[in-house]
Amino acid sequence: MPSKKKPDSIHQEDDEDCLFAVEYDGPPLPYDIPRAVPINMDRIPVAAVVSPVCISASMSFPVIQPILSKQVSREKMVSPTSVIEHVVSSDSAAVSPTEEEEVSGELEETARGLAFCDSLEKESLDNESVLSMDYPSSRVTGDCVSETGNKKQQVVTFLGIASDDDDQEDGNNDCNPQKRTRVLPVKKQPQTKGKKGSCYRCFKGNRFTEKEVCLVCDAKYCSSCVLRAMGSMPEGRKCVTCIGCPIDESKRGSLGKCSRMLKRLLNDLEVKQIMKTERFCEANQLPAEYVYVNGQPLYPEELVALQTCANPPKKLKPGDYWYDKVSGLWGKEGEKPYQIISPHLNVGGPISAEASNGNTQVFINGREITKVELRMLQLAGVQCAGNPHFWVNEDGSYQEEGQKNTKGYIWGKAGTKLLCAVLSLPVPSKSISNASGDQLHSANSRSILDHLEHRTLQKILLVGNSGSGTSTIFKQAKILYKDIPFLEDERENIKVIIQTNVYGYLGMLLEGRERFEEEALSVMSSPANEEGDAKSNIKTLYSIGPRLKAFSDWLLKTMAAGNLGVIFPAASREYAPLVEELWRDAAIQATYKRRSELGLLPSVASYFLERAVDVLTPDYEPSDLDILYAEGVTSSSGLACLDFSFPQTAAEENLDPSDHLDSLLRYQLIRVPSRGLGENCKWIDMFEDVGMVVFAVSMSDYDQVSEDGTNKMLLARKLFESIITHPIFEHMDFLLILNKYDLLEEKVERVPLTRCEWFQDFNPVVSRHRSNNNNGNPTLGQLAFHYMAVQFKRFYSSLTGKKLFVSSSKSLDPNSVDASLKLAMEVLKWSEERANICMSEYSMYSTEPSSFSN
Ligand SMILES: Nc1nc2c(ncn2[C@@H]2O[C@H](COP(=O)(O)OP(=O)(O)OP(=O)(O)O)[C@@H](O)[C@H]2O)c(=O)[nH]1
Ligand SMILES: [Mg+2]
Repeated sequence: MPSKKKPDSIHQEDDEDCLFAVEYDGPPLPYDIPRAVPINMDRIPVAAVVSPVCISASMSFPVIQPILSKQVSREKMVSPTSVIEHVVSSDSAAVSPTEEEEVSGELEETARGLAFCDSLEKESLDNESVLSMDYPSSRVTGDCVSETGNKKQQVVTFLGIASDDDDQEDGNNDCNPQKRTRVLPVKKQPQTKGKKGSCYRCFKGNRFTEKEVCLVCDAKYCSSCVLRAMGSMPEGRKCVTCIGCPIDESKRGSLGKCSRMLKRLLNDLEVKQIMKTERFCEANQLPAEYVYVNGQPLYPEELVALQTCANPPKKLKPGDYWYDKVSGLWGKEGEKPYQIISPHLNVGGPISAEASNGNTQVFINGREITKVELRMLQLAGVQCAGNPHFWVNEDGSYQEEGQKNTKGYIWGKAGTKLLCAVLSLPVPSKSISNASGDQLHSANSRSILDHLEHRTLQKILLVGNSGSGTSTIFKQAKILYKDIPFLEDERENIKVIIQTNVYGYLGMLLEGRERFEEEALSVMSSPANEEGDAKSNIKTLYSIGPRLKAFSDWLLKTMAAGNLGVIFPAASREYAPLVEELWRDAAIQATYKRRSELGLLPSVASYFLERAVDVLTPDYEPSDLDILYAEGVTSSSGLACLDFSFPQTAAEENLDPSDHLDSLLRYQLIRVPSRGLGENCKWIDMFEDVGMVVFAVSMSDYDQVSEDGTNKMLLARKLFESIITHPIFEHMDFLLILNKYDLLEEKVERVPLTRCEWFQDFNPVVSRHRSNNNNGNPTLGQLAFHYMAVQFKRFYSSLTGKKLFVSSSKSLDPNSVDASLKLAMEVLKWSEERANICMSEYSMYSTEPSSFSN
């Protein structure tokens, strides 16, 4: 794994203050600063940035110029291609390169953490309670209750429950007739240990020295000692004295993944052999008794059955799992399902109603389902009123308790699978349907799949109020990162949407024209005119000729009757010339000039109206740019999901794949408009497993009001507040995208930022040369952007105590979106490393006495 560093473009000063990087795009400056100028915004209050020349009397801040010249250094430049602003949290800064290196060989499993449960003695429930699930007797598999009594009893208390993601709370193993005892994997301690960071054998080196780690006791050896300390490695990377001992479970994920050091020291064949034996030797296999299924520890043969079935659980580790044997749904105890494995395996005890800790009063095969599953069922059209109990088979067919008829197939619709992907719910894998054939999958291919499917997928939630630009950012990401961003039939649908939109835009203009004409007439008309019949002959700037007027009247009437969809776009070709003629007409152009008074007319209207004749022809094929600009392209729910990787750069193409893992990392961008989150964001916890949240705000909204008269910037702040303070995002990093920078720049020259009450103290003292930007001073747009960023940053910090990453964006510009999403990637990587370090230091297998409850 390449050594990690903080996001390239995130800068850190010694005092760990936050820095902003401001793109400077103007002419040469009188002093020597790079084009991208880092500015410490915590140190430099807005007013200081606002005016290098003159500062508002009420704010006695230092002027920017001395600070700039002191702080600017070329190493701290960000890419000048975009205006990126970011804030570095001081706790994050604690991640030193040394610590990063220490954990660089550690695995994601370690990173995600194996945590302690202090009290794991689980209350047992009567077996009757399991049977009381109204499970149809024909469906009760033989492994259910009768088997329970035969289960072996453990003699040692098992404290640690390995979890991929988090600490697991104490749960109830309801099926167990007696209190269970658990086996505790005890971590072996290294025999020797030198000073911190040094090699455990020669005691030389420091935290920066590259080292190989023993999978059992965590002893670390430098390249001169590793071969002596580990010998011929008959069980892989273990000290000679650790051979035969079970591995530290937190390192299971690294089995078979060779380090760069070994690759250097050994030849290919040796490396291959060692990695193979490391993966498959007996001592390194997962002990069956560490895995609990439906409250019961597994026998070795059960574990084998589980691991060798057609569709085995991914990343199986010590811990508690629940398993619905009928549908194959599988999850960690107390959590929603995360996989559908092969059904009907005779492993573990009977499932408990509380297995996944659901509280919906809706049941699937005897298990009370979780809120997110209920939401999925509702969106998939499954009738869930009246607290039904469903029986669901492995193919997704379902029926209600007491009824014979299959009511439908849960995963039948394509949309449901997408929905499940977005909600991180499993869907049946293809191998379930052809399970009969290949029962045995090699552990090898599975581990590769695990690696690809889990290790590298990071979810990014993109959310924002209506009009903030989330769908534009989403489409831009599709265009940037997908070889075929839009399929043929998608394009065909989008074409119809665009053509209909064009008439919609024209309709808005025509309505506006009528209104403006009326107003002009009423101003112009004198009492004398009113008396006569001359009023109709008066021409105003907004008047159009009779032919166009007739078309206009007809079009508006058709639209008012809701018939637009019926007539267009079939009749487009016929009307295209009239549309164009209208658009070019002086009256419509005059109306367009007053578009800010037309409320709903979007800024992209002119892009399509300019090309009305092309766009309205039947053989029009929308370009990617057209699709980017088109409104209404995303689904009606607004929920959309995109899996992507950042393309390799030219430099990376010549490197060894292990050296450019970034382009192998997979991301999932989930776009949810605010309406998709429901009232008071009640559905937000469906996104609990995302890695970070990107929140988009339209900067040009500062003077806009919603239908109920509330300022749209305040509405954005309200949504932002609900999301950042939501408990599921407590430890999550946030990236704020301040979008529509281009519109802000233009608007702020006309409309004061103070139009929004939250921005009352924006009081820039404008330099004489500011507007033509020829003396290196920031533009008013830049100042406004910085001011808003600081407002959001302070707001965020006051509510969460954390620091916010901020990026400005013009989402119609691909480079800008690319830069923002790359910043998101860096933040994700960085927070993952932070977790790695925490976890390696506070592993569940730590021998700290306080970590044990008994
Ligand atoms: N000029 C400019 N227009 C933008 C920018 N980002 C988005 N827009 C336009 O703003 C409008 C709204 O953007 P969307 O991406 O649809 O916003 P949204 O968040 O999806 O909002 P809804 O569609 O209402 O859910 C569209 O017409 C976009 O083309 C930008 O950076 N600059
Ligand atoms: Mg949209």
